[in-house]
Amino acid sequence: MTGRSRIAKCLENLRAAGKKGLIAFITAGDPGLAGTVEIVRHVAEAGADLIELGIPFSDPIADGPVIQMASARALAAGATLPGILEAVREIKKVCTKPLLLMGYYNPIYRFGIRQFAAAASVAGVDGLIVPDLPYEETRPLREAATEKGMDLIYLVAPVTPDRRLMKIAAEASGFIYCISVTGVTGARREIDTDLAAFTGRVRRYTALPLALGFGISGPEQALKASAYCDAVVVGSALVKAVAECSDAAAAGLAAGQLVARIRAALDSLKGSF
Ligand SMILES: O=P(O)(O)OC[C@@H](O)[C@@H](O)c1c[nH]c2ccccc12
Repeated sequence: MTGRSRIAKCLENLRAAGKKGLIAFITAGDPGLAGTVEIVRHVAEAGADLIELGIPFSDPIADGPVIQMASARALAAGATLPGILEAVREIKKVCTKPLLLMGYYNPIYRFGIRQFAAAASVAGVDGLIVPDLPYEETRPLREAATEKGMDLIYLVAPVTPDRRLMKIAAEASGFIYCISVTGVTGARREIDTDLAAFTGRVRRYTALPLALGFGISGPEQALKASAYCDAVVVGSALVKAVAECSDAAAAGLAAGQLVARIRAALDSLKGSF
């Protein structure tokens, strides 16, 4: 990659402004791909700094029931990888925020790694998260992504040993995604991981921004988590808000409202760290 990625620049600008980032996850294709474009527009306008779009998959092993069900609905509604890339193009017309695609490896591998990286970057994707791709297997995709100016975002968990953290940190770009709990995506009443110790351990190996995600569902949890990271990720709570609405217009408003509440909580900290 020549120079810093759009994702890195976005997070650096936030840091310089004394602000915490908000990454909003939405499952692509639920309810329908046109609906996704509408929802992402609202979420971006409401104050999300980065958009993470999930590619629905039949075996979403890292996902809890809310995103599993959204994936199943999206597949039933006909979402495909080419269709999602088309939706990304549409999103890019109405939203200037950096965009990440989260997807399991199988559909990407079948599409062809180089073909996928090329098609994703042409569509306007800035980074990829592939949760079932172990670090040892990331090289072909990382190289293909990097060549196209995209970051491959690595995930680390509280149980990731130091020697593995060190290797991951050496390859990572954009930011490192710190999984706040050992388990799947989804709302939790409490995050009982020692986040200070966990993120402190990750920071020993990297100067990249850290994002914390899994289990953050509202303003209070986001505010608490933000003390230990540069950006928080909110997924299942938004996907649930979308699922509870009867159409995409209502879903856009509901998701936007939740993002606005979380944004306000994060901004209440501005400059105080
Ligand atoms: O849903 P949560 O608990 O808010 O967690 C974020 C998450 O949804 C999003 O980043 C994500 C959705 N599916 C994933 C799979 C792996 C890693 C991350 C993800």
